[in-house]
Amino acid sequence: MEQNAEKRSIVGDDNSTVKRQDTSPSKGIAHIKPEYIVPLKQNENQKVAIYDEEMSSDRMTNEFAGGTNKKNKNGRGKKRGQNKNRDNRQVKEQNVLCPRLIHGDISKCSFGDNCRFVHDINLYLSTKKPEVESNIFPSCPVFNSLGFCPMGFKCRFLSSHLNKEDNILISKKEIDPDAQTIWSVKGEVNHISPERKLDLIKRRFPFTKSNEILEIIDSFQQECRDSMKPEEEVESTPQLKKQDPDVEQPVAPQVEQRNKELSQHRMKQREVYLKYKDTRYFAQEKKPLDLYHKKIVSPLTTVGNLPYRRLMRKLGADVTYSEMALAVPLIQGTNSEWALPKAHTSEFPGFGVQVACSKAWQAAKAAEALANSVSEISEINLNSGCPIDLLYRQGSGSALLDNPARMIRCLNAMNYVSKDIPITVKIRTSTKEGHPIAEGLVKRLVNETDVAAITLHGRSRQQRYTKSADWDYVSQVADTLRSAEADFIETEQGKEGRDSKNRIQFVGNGDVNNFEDWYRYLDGNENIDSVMVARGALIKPWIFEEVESQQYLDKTSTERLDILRDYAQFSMEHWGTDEYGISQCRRFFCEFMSFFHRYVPMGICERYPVKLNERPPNWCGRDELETLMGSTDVNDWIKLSDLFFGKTDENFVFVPKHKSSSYANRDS
Ligand SMILES: Cc1cc2nc3c(=O)[nH]c(=O)nc-3n(C[C@H](O)[C@H](O)[C@H](O)COP(=O)(O)O)c2cc1C
Repeated sequence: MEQNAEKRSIVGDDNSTVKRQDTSPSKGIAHIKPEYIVPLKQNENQKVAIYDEEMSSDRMTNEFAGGTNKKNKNGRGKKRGQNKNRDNRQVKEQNVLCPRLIHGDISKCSFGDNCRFVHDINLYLSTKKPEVESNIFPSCPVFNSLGFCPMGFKCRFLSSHLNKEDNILISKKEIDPDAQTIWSVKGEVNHISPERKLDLIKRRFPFTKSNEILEIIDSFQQECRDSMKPEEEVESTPQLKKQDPDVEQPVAPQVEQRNKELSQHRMKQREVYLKYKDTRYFAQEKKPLDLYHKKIVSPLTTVGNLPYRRLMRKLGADVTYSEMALAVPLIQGTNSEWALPKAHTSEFPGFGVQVACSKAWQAAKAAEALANSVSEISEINLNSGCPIDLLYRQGSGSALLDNPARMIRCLNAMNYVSKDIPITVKIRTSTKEGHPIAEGLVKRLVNETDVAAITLHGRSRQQRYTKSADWDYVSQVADTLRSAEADFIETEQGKEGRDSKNRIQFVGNGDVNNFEDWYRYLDGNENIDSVMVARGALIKPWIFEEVESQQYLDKTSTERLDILRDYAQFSMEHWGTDEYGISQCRRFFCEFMSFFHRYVPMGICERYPVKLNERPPNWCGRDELETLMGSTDVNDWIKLSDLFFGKTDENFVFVPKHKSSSYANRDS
């Protein structure tokens, strides 16, 4: 009946055709004050939400899968995955200014007439896109905050730092704009040096520690395999076995030699096996990791970029994580992957780099490359929870939950090579719904690894976001961890390696969307050191302010616009204000909006808080801006982006990277 009513159209007061919607108070529906409920126009969709981390990243399809995109008849790559309609073409200028001339010094280009780029500044300026007309930033925001603009002539706010009479750039600071360290002026850390990156690309990076630990792990595994084989099988050659067993055979010299070699090999293996056991305790020499009651933002692919994390730091976060970086492209020195460990100075200490891998060699090499190339990392986190099919099929992410022995090898290998950087892990309850394995897994992690922290997302891989996180189970796992730890400390190994002050940090995750959730889960069990916030911090970035003040804060539309303004400012400082930078800023702004718009303002609600899986009826805000910021229409997000980055090109298309699944999936 209800469904029919929703489908039928009725005529509204203004004679427009409107759809009837269900606004009766019921479970799964956000309760909005009647004066803010507006009828849906025809063809307009009800606000749809519930996002999940499932997405198809082009980076993953191309690099992690080893470029498996099939080619079609025309030789063009057939795009796979959810985002195949995305237009990822880079913005190209009609005349490209020589990179050496961005700051105007013509003497810097050594290619002379052979240079394929434009050297005539006036020609370049005559075809350059017009200045950005931003309502919020009337002049170059980067120049205003840094005292110079790294984009020079290419800046789309050029007039604010150009002396028009003689075409000379203005700078308030004495900075060599071509210096490698320009990023440090921008307040960014963890840039790998070009030499190091080249070493990775050319495969001459010295993975000394990785090779050591991988050899040890190999021998250890061999030892385990051998100990399961019958002696005879190992020590006799296949030819001898074929002969009649009743006839005594003379021991051939080759066999004697082979047995001798085998026993020497065995002895060596035993040595390395003992060495492997020893590697565990290097963790005691690591930097201490303190997550106790810290305000933590989850690793968030795409949306958890540097400008967003900088914003969250400003808004009270203590700990932030990089987006998930894939081990293989890190080892290969891929630019896009090495962009991920970059951080803002405000993030350190308390910045973790997350890595996804499927095998110990990937884990070891990626961790060694990180530990030797970038310095401001508080922890390296192994992703063992990512549900994306592509990664799962390759044995990465949550696939490691199905293979704990492999996860342990990865963690121990990382621990051995990461110098003083502690190793941590993020897991889910299990891969299959209804078969939780985290409890058994943490026991093994206590006994067989030296991880400094474990984060548990209280959902299974199969479950994705369809049901609430199971906090009873998270709490149970925290208790199990503590008792396993207490038992371990009593053992011979434990006494040597760990003490009660140095406990493994345990962080719970899932559905922490407001300050009440935060305190409920944190105060509910003293074995939980902290909780991690993901979607809650995207939809309501001021969540930690609420945690601090222990009350809900009804932010006005202008206050929320200020948050977006900060984000836009940080984006332009990070990606730049040239044509390409602005398009990146706009794209990531829209990605952010795909979560930010889901905030239902407190002042229009009849009942608060609104749960993440509660569908609001179509609502309007207390002012026009609030309505605009709550719009589910991608075009409205673009309209908002225009306020900061000027009018967009008409052909700009935006498809959010993260899948939005319907309310039909929610747990009712
Ligand atoms: C857009 C998005 C991107 C995510 N990316 C990652 C990631 O890169 N690594 C990771 O471990 N988890 C990732 N997650 C999962 C979150 O870190 C978190 O575990 C999950 O969303 C549950 O927390 P929540 O209920 O507070 O959202 C992502 C989640 C979302 C919504």
